[in-house]
Amino acid sequence: IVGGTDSSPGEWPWQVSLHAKLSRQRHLCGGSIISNQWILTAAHCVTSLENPNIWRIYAGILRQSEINEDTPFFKVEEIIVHSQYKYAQIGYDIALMKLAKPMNFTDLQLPICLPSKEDTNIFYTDCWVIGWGYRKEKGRVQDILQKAPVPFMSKEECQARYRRRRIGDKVVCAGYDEGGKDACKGDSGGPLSCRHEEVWYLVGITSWGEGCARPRQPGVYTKVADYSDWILEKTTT
Ligand SMILES: COC(=O)c1cc(NC(=O)c2cccc(O)c2C)c2cc(C(=N)N)ccc2c1
Repeated sequence: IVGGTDSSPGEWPWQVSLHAKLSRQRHLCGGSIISNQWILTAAHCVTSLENPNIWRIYAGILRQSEINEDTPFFKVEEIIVHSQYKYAQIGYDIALMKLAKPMNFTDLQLPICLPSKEDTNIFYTDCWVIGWGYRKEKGRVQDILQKAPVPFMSKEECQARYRRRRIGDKVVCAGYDEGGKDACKGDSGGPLSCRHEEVWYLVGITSWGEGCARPRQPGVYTKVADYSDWILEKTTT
């Protein structure tokens, strides 16, 4: 997160850290708890790493430094990548990870609500992007979970900012014309959480952006409300 501040313990209990253990283990992406057995993340986080056994999911943590060989994690039983995903800029940047065992909810690990597909035209006014990702383009993974408020942007305005690209229809954009606050590499897969009438909704999944926090280059997020049917189909055994 560029331009963010430290989160407090339990502030974002649906945020998880996805670690892959190749030669060594490291944080690769964020994700969101949407039920006791399912994590929603970005397809670009898991493509070319689709072997469930290399993944370790950490929930209920604030700092990456809390993680060591004794820290409990959730194993992944199944990874489901959207069949139409090619690469983030095109869209369909969404994937599900099924936990090998259902998690117990605690104050530090709880699900976030999914927007319903009728909610595709709510203009959210209280949205935050969170993650342990870079604080600048040539950055590195951060220790304390960062948060930044980002204003929702209309699709028309977003398309006007990304002239050379066609902004897909199943995305939302958020960011400041002057730049300065945004998600970045390592935040991918994490939630764009918006509070609406006292309830937090998973409105977006951090997907891509030209650089990070650049003026007039907003963050692009997979629009979760447009994937309600897909999520339901894949998570209903
Ligand atoms: C795997 O995720 C990404 O690559 C990756 C690359 C990005 N954009 C980049 O252009 C970038 C940023 C940092 C380093 C870097 O090499 C690049 C290409 C991203 C930009 C945003 C955002 N601005 N909301 C969010 C996630 C990103 C994930």
